[in-house]
Amino acid sequence: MEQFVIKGGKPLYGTARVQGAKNSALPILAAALLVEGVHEIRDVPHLSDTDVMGKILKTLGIRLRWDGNTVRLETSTLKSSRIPEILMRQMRSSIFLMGPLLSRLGEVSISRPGGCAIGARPIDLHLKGLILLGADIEEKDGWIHCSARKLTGTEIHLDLPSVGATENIMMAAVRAEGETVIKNAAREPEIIDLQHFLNRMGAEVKGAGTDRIVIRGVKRLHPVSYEVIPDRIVAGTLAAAAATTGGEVLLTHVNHEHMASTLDLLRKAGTELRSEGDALWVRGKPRLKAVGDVVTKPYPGFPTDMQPQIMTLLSLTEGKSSISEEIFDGRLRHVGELIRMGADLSAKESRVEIRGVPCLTGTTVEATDLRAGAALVIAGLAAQGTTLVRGLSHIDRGYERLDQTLLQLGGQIQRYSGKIASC
Ligand SMILES: CC(=O)N[C@H]1[C@@H](OP(=O)(O)OP(=O)(O)OC[C@H]2O[C@@H](n3ccc(=O)[nH]c3=O)[C@H](O)[C@@H]2O)O[C@H](CO)[C@@H](O)[C@@H]1O
Ligand SMILES: C=C(OP(=O)(O)O)C(=O)O
Repeated sequence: MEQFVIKGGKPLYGTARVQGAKNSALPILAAALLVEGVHEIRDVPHLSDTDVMGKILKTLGIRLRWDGNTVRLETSTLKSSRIPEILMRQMRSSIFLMGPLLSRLGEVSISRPGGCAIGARPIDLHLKGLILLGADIEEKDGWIHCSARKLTGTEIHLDLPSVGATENIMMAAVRAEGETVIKNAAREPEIIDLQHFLNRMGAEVKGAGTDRIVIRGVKRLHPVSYEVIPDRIVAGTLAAAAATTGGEVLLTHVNHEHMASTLDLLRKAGTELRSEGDALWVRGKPRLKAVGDVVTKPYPGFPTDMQPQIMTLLSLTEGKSSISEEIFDGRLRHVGELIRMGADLSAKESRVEIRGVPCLTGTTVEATDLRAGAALVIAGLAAQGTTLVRGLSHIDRGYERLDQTLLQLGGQIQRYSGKIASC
């Protein structure tokens, strides 16, 4: 079992480049299946999730090769529409293969996707969208079989602005006959990135970034070379780490427009921020201040994927804040671990009251999901003494060599495999 050993109390200083966005790379790798030929997707982060996506694509017959952060895919060799259960279970994003496979082969068989334990994550909106486009869905023996002779454009209203359902429907609809309108669509930047990718392939998609996306079905698509956008959550995590430790870092390869709500919050807490081009300069303070109430919302609201990291930051501020998690019903498992480090938090249902304390103390903690892991790493960097963070498999789903990036910024963090005595 691997773990991070972090010696805390040292502010982060230096420069780091932010990786490409996991949440763009995953649907885009799946969308490449829509058409035969050789695609080149650039700035794909090396993560366990992108690795699993690569494995699934290979199992389906795709030839795929990594060259640094570029993935080259030859999709003409696609031969299967059945995603092995063992891979399906390894990440939530395996669901993105539904739309493209249905469009290309007229059928797809999946089991329910896995992913981090952050609450119930149904796929009803994905299925509803595909059914409205003309798919038949049968669920039997743990498998979901989805087939369609023909997909036909239609109007689809999402009860919730689900990011994944919006993307799956977009991918299924690009070659449907006629026009598809997605109403109450999610508006995240990664959806705009997917629209750009699809349109570069010859699709006719517009409206991404608003709650109404219109997809005019086209007959032909062609393979492309494409670079994914920077990861706004990784940028936010590093900015939060710099601010919480009272350090000063310059992040490059950042789209600060995608991070407005996170940057507003950091600023409100007293962090100094400056952005120029794709660079973001962040300077913390020995003690930041409380911010009042934070509520996670769909984009452009404050992102749930930054909630745990900001909880660590707020735990060390002067004064009281609160966080309400409104997207996922089980994304507060880091609360108990932060309390173990000395944070003064009380959780009731989806709301956490935070009374800032002057310091946290290192101990052994368990990352129970990806962003909870990031929050505990930040806590470890800021804490007095040594913190042991376990459960690195979650962190590796979304952060490319997080320990190396933090080392580069002067963080005292080491990855160990094997047994280490608890702190
Ligand atoms: C790979 C990727 O892009 N992952 C992101 C994506 O996940 P994901 O696409 O899974 O998140 P959704 O936007 O779909 O989920 C939002 C809410 O809708 C609910 N829901 C979703 C689908 C459905 O069919 N039925 C349903 O009820 C979910 O349980 C959740 O409560 O958006 C989340 C919300 O910003 C982020 O935390 C994830 O990092
Ligand atoms: C919840 C997340 O991702 P996923 O949807 O891939 O589980 C995340 O990135 O924080």
